[in-house]
Amino acid sequence: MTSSKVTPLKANPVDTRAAEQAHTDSNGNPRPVLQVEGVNKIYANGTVALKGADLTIRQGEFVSLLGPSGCGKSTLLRIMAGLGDVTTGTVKFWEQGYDVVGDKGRKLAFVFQNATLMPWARVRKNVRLPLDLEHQSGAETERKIDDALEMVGLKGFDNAFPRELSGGMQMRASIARAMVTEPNLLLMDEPFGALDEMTRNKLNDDVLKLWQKNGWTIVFVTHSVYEAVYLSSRVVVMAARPGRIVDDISIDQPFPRNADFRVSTEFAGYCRQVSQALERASAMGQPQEVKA
Ligand SMILES: Nc1ncnc2c1ncn2[C@@H]1O[C@H](COP(=O)(O)OP(=O)(O)OP(=O)(O)O)[C@@H](O)[C@H]1O
Repeated sequence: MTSSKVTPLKANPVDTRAAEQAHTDSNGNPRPVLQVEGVNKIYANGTVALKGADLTIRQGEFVSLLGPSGCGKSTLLRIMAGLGDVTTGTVKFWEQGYDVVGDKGRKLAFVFQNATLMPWARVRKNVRLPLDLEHQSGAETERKIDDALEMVGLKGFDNAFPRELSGGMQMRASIARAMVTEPNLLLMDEPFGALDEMTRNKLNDDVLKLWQKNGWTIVFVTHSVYEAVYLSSRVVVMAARPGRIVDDISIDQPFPRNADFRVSTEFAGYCRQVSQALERASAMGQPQEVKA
């Protein structure tokens, strides 16, 4: 990825924390937000979910994790969120330990495969949940909720219950719930997998717009080659048994992307390249034949 495509976070020069988080390292590269170094994850039943995973995610990147079922995408994403322990290896957040997460400019949010909304609560109450957990209230809190609902296109649906929303709208509410925390890093675990293609394409466009507008860094798990290529500045391909990273492909095309990109020869070329990488990765994960 070229640095020209990265939307750096805006720092206030008098804020020393922000200055310390400044956008580029001494080589002019956007600074790492996440560094996964030599991570192995073995579950209690002996499954080697990750073997020797090394991955650096830099500020402003949109990185997709793609790979066959069981290759460890969700395990890696959960470890990146601090939701799962590593067996060995290290994970750095903003070049430091997990304890910096939550500081100014270092907030992360997780969007799950399902919208995971509280069915008995109205949309506004669902979106408010993370702020309630932080005991936030008042006009500023209401403004954050209004902004998030507006940004995901759910203005006017405050009082609806989740069951009254389509699947796409439920995912929008889930994204709004992540947004009210004003994250810098968004981890998304196959959020649109259950949606029809039209809704998925629309949400892809909306997430890309929000990513650019807010200067987020996004790590996005998907099974779809097309979705990965459309959205990402980089596609990381994984193989199974054991789960590992086997390819890292830059999608060297400008943002914003739109319907024209979906039908371009460049898009088709990247889809072919990523599909071939996925085929190789899938072949690596096949159980070995037992020789007589
Ligand atoms: N809690 C667990 N205990 C034991 N094994 C687990 C656990 N969670 C995941 N696994 C195993 O670890 C491997 C990686 O799982 P993971 O869910 O990370 O893969 P994935 O690439 O996200 O799969 P999918 O695309 O199907 O969601 C799989 O073999 C899975 O069965």
